[in-house]
Amino acid sequence: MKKKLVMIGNGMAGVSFVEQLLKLNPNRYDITIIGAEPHPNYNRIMLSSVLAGDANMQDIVLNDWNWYSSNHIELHAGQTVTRIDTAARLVTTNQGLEVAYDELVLATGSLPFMLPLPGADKEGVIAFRDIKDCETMIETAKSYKKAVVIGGGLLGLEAARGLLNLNMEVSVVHIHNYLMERQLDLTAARMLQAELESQGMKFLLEKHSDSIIGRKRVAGLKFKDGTHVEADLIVMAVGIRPNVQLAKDSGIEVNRGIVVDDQMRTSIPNVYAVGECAEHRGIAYGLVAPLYEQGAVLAKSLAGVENEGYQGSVVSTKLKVSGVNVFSAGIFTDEPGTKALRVQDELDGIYKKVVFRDGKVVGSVLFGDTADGSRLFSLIRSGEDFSGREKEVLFGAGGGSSSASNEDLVAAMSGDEIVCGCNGVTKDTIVESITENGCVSLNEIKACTKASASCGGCKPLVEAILTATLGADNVQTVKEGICGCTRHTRDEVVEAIKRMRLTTSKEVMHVMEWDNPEGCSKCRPALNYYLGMVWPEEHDDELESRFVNERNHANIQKDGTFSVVPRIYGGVTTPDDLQKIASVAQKYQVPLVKITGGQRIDLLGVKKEDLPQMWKELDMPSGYAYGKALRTVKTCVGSTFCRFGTQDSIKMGIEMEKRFERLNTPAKVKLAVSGCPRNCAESTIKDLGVVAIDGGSEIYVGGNGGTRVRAAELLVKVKTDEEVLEWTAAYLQYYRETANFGERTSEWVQRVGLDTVKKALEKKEDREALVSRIDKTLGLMKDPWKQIIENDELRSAFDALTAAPERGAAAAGEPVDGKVILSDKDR
Ligand SMILES: Cc1cc2nc3c(=O)[nH]c(=O)nc-3n(C[C@H](O)[C@H](O)[C@H](O)COP(=O)(O)OP(=O)(O)OC[C@H]3O[C@@H](n4cnc5c(N)ncnc54)[C@H](O)[C@@H]3O)c2cc1C
Ligand SMILES: NC(=O)c1ccc[n+]([C@@H]2O[C@H](COP(=O)([O-])OP(=O)(O)OC[C@H]3O[C@@H](n4cnc5c(N)ncnc54)[C@H](O)[C@@H]3O)[C@@H](O)[C@H]2O)c1
Ligand code: SF4
Ligand code: FES
Repeated sequence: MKKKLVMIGNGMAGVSFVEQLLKLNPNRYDITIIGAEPHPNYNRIMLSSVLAGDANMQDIVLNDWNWYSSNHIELHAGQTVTRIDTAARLVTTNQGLEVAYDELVLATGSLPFMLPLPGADKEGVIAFRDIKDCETMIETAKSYKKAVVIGGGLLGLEAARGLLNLNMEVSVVHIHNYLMERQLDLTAARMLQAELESQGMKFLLEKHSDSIIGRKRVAGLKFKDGTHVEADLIVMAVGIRPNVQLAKDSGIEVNRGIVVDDQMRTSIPNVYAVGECAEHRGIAYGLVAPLYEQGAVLAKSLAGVENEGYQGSVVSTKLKVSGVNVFSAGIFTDEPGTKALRVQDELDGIYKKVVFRDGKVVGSVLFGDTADGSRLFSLIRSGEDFSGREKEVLFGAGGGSSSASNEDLVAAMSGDEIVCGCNGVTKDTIVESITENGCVSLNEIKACTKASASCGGCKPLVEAILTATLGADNVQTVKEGICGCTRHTRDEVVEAIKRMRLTTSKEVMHVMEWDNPEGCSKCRPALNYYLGMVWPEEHDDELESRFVNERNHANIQKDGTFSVVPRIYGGVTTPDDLQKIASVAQKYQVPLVKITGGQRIDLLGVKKEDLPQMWKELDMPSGYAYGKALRTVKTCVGSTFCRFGTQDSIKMGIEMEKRFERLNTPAKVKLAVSGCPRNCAESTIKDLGVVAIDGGSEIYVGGNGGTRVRAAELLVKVKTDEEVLEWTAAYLQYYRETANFGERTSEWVQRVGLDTVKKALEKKEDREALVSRIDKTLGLMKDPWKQIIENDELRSAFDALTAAPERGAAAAGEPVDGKVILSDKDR
C-alpha cells in the first residue's frame, strides 16, 4: 500500500516540491494537498504583472485543476488546516475535514505584515499578497483616485507601478531615507527614485506612519510629525512574516520560521517544512529561487534519493518595473573586510557596484544596465578568486568587456542547474524545450517552460542557451513592443506613422490602440522623436514629451541648478567669446567653469531663473549638451599648426558642426576629426570619426567611449572633403531613420550590422536621397535659446513649464498640465 503524503499549503514552493517528487518517484505516495486559497497553484510573482496590466489571471496559473486530477492528487482548495495532531498523524480543516498522513509537509508561506496602526481596519486598507488583494486594487482604481503605498521595498514599488498603470495618483511612504535599503546602496537607490519619479511616482521618505484617517473608509494617512497625505486606498508592503502559528500550536519548534535541518525536517518526526514558512540555519527566505532549491532537496529525500541536503542559498533580486533595470545580489554594503569596484555613468544613468572579500565576488548592485547580473550572480556562487585582477570582473582581462560571456556561463552549467530562479526551470528543461518541443525563440521557450516569464532577469541566459543549442542563424528574433503600453514594435509604429500620415502622439496611440492611452515615460518621447523624424514639417514638437533637460535646454544638476554649454564649433573659440563667457560667469556668480571632454566650456551651478538672461548675454548658440542631438565635433590641431597633420581637421570639424548642429537624433551623437592617423581627436571612439590619411580620409562609425567602450569600425575611405560631408550626412540620416529611440550608434551598428549600413550608403543616388532628407530637417531647425529670448509666447511657455521648483533629478516626477515630466537619462 502507498504511503500517505499530506501537504498544507498549495503555493509556489509546496507545489514545486510535489512536481519534483512526482518526477523522481511518481508512485510512492497518495498525495493530498490542502490549500486555503480557492485557486489552483498560481504564480504569486506575476501578481505584479497582473496589476500592471501586463498579464491576466489566466496567464499566471501554474498548475490548473486538471494537473491535480491527472496526477491523482486530492486537492482541497478553499480549506484551511486548523489543527495537526502529530501523535495521531491527523490534520483537521476549518470545514471539519480530517486527513491522516504518514508524511506531512508544511508549506504555509508567509503572511504580509500589517502595521498595527489605529484605523488599520478601515475599508480600503489592504496588503498585496494574493489574487484577492490584486482584484481589490483593480476594482478600487475604477472609482477612486489616490493611492498610498506604505513600504518602499520590492513589493511596495511593484504595487505602486501597477497602481500608476491603473491611473491612480500614487505616493510611496518609506521609513528610511532611501528606497529598497535591503537591496540597494544609496547611489543606486537615488537613481531608482529619480527614474520612478519620472514615471509619476511620488515619494515621502523618512516618514513614520501614525494612524489611518477616515470614517468607514480610509481618507488619509497621518504621520508622527503631524503631517498627513490623502488616500482612498492604502497598501501595506512593509515586509512579511513566516506563517508559523499552526506549527507552533502543534508543538513543532518555531523560531522566526519553522525550524528545519538540511533535509527540511522539523523537530517532529515525519513532519517537514518548505518555502517561506521554513527557517533554515537561521534564515527564512522571501524569494522563490531558494524555495525551489529546498523543494528539490525535500523531493529527493522523500523519494528515497540520496542527496547532500540543503546548504542555504545566496539570493539575487530584480525589480519588476517596466523601464527600470535594477539588480542586487549577495553582500552589497561596504562591510569591514570588503572592497568595492564601482562604475557610475551619469550620462547614461548606469551604476555598477561589485563587492569583493578576499578577492572573491560576494555581492553586486546594478542599475540601468543589468546585463551582467547573471554572470555576477554565478561568480558569487562559484567563489572564483580574482585576487589582484578584480577589475577583470567588470572590464575583462584586456580592460574592454567583461571576462566570461553568457555563452561561456551556460556552457559551464550542469543540466540540473536552475537557470530561471523565479520559475525553477533548469538548463535541461530549456534545452529539451528546444530540441524536443521545437522552440526557436525566447517567447516560445517562455510559453513552453515559463523560463523568463516573471522578473525577466534570466532572459540573457535563456537566450544564450537558445543560441548555443540552435546556432545563432536558427534563432528567431522576437517581436517586442516599444514599451508595456503597446505590442507594436518600433518598425510597425514608424510604418504606421508614414502610411497613415499620423502627426501627433495622441493619434498614434489612438489609431494603434495603445493599451495605456496616456502612454508612458518610454513611449512618449520615442513617439515624439519618430513623428519629428518622419514628418519634420508637419509634426509640432511635443514639449511635454521631452526629457526634463530638453525642455529646459540645459542640464539639470543634482542640486537642482543647471549647466549652460554654449556652442563652440570644432572646439575653437575666440578672445571675444571667451570674454563674453567670463563676464557672464562673473555676473551670475557661476560656481564652476569647466572645460568638457568634448572641448567645450561648461558653466555649472546656474539658477533656473537666470537661464534666459544668461543665454541672451552670451549671444551664442546652444551647445545642445543636454539633448538627444548632435553634441560636439572634437577636432585636433591638424595641418594648420601640427607638423604631422595632413589635412585641415579644424576646418572640417567646424564645417561639420555648423552643418549638423541642432539635429535631433535617436540618442546623443558625438563626432570627431583627426588630421592624421595619430588620431589625437579620438575619432575611433565616436559615433562618427574622421581620420585623415594620405590622399583622403577614413570614416569610422559606431564607436563609444562611455561605459561600454567600443572601437568604431571603418565605414569607408574617401578622397575629398565633399565626400566626407556627404557620407556623414547620409550616415546620420540612415541612423535617424532606422535606429530605435534611445539607441546609440554603437548599439545600432552592432544590431543591424556594419554591412547593412555600408550597403544602404554605397550607391551615390541612395546617399543623395538621404542627404536631401537630412537637409530638409536641418533647414527647419532653430536655435532654442534664441527662440525663447526672442519670442514672447515661447518665453512665457518656458517660464510656465519650468516654474515648478526642481529638486535635482528628483524634480522629474512633478506633473505639468496633468502630465508627467520625464527625467533625463541622457544628460
Ligand atoms: C506581488 C508579489 C510579487 C513577488 N515577486 C517576486 C519576485 O519577483 N521574485 C521572487 O523570487 N519572489 C517574489 N515574490 C515572493 C514569492 O511569491 C514568494 O516567495 C513565494 O510565493 C513563496 O512561496 P510559498 O509556497 O512558500 O508560499 P505561498 O506562495 O504564500 O503559499 C502558501 C500557501 O499556503 C496557504 N496556507 C497557509 N496556511 C494554510 C493552512 N493552515 N491551511 C491551508 N493552506 C494554508 C496560503 O493560503 C498560501 O496559498 C513576490 C510576492 C508577491 C506577493
Ligand atoms: N521582484 C522581487 O523579487 C519581489 C517583488 C515583490 C515582493 N518580493 C518579496 O516579497 C516579500 C515582501 O516584500 P516587501 O517589499 O514587503 O518586503 P521587504 O521586507 O523587502 O521590504 C519592506 C520595506 O518596507 C519598509 N518599511 C518597513 N516598515 C515601514 C513603515 N512602518 N513605513 C514605511 N516603510 C516601512 C522597509 O524599510 C523595507 O524597505 C519579500 O520577501 C520580497 O523579497 C520580491
Ligand atoms: S592627429 Fe595628427 S594632425 Fe592631429 S594633432 Fe594629432 S598628430 Fe597632429
Ligand atoms: S529568473 Fe525571474 S523570470 Fe527567470
